Amino acid sequence: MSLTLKPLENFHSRSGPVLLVIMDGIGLGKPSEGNAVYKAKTPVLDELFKMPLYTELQAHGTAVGLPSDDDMGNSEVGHNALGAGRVFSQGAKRVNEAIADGSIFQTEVWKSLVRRCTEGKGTFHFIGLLSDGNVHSHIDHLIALLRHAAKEGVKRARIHTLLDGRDVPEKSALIYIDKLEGVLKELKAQGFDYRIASGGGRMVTTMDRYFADWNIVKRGWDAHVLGKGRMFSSAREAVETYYAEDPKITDQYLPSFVVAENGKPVGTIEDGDSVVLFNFRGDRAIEISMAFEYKDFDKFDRERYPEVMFAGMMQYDGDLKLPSNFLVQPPVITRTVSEYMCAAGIKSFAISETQKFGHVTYFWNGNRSGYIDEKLETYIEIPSDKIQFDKAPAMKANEITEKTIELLRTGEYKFGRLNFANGDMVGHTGVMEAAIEAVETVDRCVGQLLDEVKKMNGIVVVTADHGNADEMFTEKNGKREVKTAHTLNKVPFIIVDYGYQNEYHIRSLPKAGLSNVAATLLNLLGYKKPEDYDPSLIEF
Ligand SMILES: O=C(O)[C@@H](CO)OP(=O)(O)O
Ligand SMILES: [Mn+2]
Ligand SMILES: [Mn+2]
Repeated sequence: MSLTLKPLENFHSRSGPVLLVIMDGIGLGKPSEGNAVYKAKTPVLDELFKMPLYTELQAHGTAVGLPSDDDMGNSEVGHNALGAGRVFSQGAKRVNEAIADGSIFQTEVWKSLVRRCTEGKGTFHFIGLLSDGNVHSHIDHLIALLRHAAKEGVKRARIHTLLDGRDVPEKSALIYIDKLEGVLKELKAQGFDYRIASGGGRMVTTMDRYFADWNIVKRGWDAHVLGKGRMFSSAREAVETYYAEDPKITDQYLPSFVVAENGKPVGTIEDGDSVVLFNFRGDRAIEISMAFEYKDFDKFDRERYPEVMFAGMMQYDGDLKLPSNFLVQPPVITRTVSEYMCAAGIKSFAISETQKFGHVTYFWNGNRSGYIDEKLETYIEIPSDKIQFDKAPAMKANEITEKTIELLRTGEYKFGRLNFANGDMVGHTGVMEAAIEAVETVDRCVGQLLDEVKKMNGIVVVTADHGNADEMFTEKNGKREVKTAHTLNKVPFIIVDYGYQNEYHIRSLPKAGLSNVAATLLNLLGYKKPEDYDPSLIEF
């Protein structure tokens, strides 16, 4: 299909730019004590929510390509839908299907991984996030792989469990560990030697993203591969000990651990082994994949680089082709809105801080990390602090705002997109006061951007990729339970058009969602939507 855009007949875009503001994790929850978006003082958003060009979008479940409407939204599926203008079946769903129909076990990659452990002497290792959050992984996928490996005669397997507490309740690790241990016990009774060998909280072990902090990956490498870390007799003992030593600690921050017997780690990764990273989502899987895949690697000292076959649940980066071996084909996201914009010669920028930088570039562009056209695009990353963000809820929102204003003032760009991380990253800490401050910061920054674009006679589009700060705790039988995860709530969508003369209005779509935004942006830039894009949110 061609990438040529047709101009809209009766609409001329404004003389100023179109700026898309993605307020990560700022959804529309019920007005309640646990809703930081509601509790925050947000004069700017309050005005926006009353504007005529306002609507609400689905940002979770089937509307963004997830298996069911019980699945909360997340940044990957949200930004994929925003940037591609269509909904693709996402990793969670594709892996379910590949396991259900058995096709995953027919792949050459799976067969080779198994062969090394049946015909060869290898151990089969599984690394990944141990929960049913369904954002990065699902424990049921791991269990299916383990059972199948056993069925195919793999005698020895080791599991390296990253503990969640971010997509699931904040201290729920033992539920998943016990569930997994139950399966391992069953397999043991059948003569299989399958054990948990190492692990750690996901925010401090292995799952860094966008090169924010390689120490996190090193900690994982040390525990999973080298067997270096604090030793315990079981994963359960590790978690219980860490809980007892610091009653405030939550799963995502639990230090790394190694399971050992007689002072010796039970499952280091050695020459001849097979390794599967069972996370399906890419951002937090890329760095550890690099450590396994790249012969030349200088991000930290690996000490030992075992000869293993490494495979991802999916290929995590379509530009880097990383990793080269994977079990399930990722969604093939083609003809993203940026490709159309580049083909039309539209100059654009994308900006965020490290924690969300890849969201507006890599996820937005269909999980490709490179530029589409470097001559037309500018990508700006403001370095994020390396701290827990409840300690600094403003994060880099002010710096992003300042830099965006500078980019706008050059007059060079017809389109810009940015992500404010605050509502999400602070929302994930579960700290209410901090989340309120986060939302208030975003509100102020949106206000500054509106003032600027107004002077330029442009258009600002404000939305979010999914909820988070809109539900900081739930109440059950009068008891508050902290909620660090994303929500199932809708997100706001507002067009602030400083040249508006009633040329268009919001179209009423029965199930408007994030995938309707790309066509809308193209309309606002003066173009018709590509035929197979989901409908625009406005009609003329
Ligand atoms: O931090 C992350 O990895 C996810 C939650 O698991 O959040 P987001 O989808 O907003 O990036
Ligand atoms: Mn997000
Ligand atoms: Mn998040």
